[in-house]
Amino acid sequence: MSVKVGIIMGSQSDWSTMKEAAEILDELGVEYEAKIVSAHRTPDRLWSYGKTAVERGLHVIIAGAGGAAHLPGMMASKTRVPVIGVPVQTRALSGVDSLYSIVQMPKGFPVATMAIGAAGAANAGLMAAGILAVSDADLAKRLDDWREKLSASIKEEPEDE
Ligand SMILES: Nc1c(C(=O)O)ncn1[C@@H]1O[C@H](COP(=O)(O)O)[C@@H](O)[C@H]1O
Repeated sequence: MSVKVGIIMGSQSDWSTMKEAAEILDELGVEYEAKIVSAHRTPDRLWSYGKTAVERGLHVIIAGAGGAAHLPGMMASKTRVPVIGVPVQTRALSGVDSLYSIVQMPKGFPVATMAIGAAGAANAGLMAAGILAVSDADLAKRLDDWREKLSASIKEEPEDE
């Protein structure tokens, strides 16, 4: 069976953020591939990744990038496979630059944009799993269990730290 989730990122330096998505998918038993693909630095790689995404069996693409984060939007323009965008936190502008670059897509080519940074990457993994769970009852059960476990771990009252 082909891998259904692609995690792509603009640079090696994004991996520390994007591996939060990978770890969630590992926990949920969802296979994925992880690749460095940059609209700016490797445009041909972006083009062929987008062009072959459907035929390779990808169902969802998680795309993380920082700064002038054109990768998620460019990928969404090249394939109809749903793209979940993760704005990577930057030093210069704290990731607001990444967020604004990803979120304001023109009508017709959507990117499902997550929060800035690690929480956004983890949520991208959960969102991808939720999309696949629509047609995978075993995964749906694992995702429900994961969510219940998280809820159960939240204390009712705060404690001094
Ligand atoms: N935003 C993009 C794209 C793109 O959108 O195609 N390619 C690389 N980058 C970003 O440049 C930042 C700095 O990269 P380096 O750390 O390699 O200098 C990374 O956060 C990457 O996502």
